[in-house]
Amino acid sequence: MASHLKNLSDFSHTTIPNGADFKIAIVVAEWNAKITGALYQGAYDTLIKYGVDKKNIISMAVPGSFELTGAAEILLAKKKKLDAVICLGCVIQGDTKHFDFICDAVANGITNVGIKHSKPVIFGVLTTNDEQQAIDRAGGKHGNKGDEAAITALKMAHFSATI
Ligand SMILES: Nc1c(NC[C@H](O)[C@H](O)[C@H](O)CO)[nH]c(=O)[nH]c1=O
Ligand SMILES: CC(=O)[C@@H](O)COP(=O)(O)O
Repeated sequence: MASHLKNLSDFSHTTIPNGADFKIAIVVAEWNAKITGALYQGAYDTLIKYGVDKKNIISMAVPGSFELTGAAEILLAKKKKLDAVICLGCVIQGDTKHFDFICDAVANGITNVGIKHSKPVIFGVLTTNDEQQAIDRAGGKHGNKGDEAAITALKMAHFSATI
């Protein structure tokens, strides 16, 4: 379902696992910081809302979305107790094909890191045509993809812990 047909922050229709036992990292890209800061706040607040202790939330910043993959790999390689890694970024189409390369690299990279470590690595990266679309999905009229990423992390951490 397209984001404009749903609210990225509305989870009233689903059961959210309690996060009291989970340790979760949030990696946030600094490019488009106004947007990614809103994504981060949404993700952080959502984890707290559903019981994750603030001492069990590890927050890290990287220069851009392209670096999210490497940060997830480093975190999972060095911190064995992580239950999930949330990757947050905002890639906005510019005048060149750079957008395509970053989006493909991050999507594929994050997927591969999660598979390598058998850990949930959540793709909380906005890939938009313009800044307004990003604003709309970072606490605007379509909700906050940071909220969605945090809920996904809780559900996947629960999935991983119960199978
Ligand atoms: N244009 C955007 C970037 N570009 C920077 C790259 O992510 C990367 O940091 C650089 O290529 C050095 O490796 N990053 C975003 O997150 N969003 C953009 O719109
Ligand atoms: C996604 C990007 O890297 C992009 O914002 C950079 O802009 P440009 O393609 O005009 O160099």
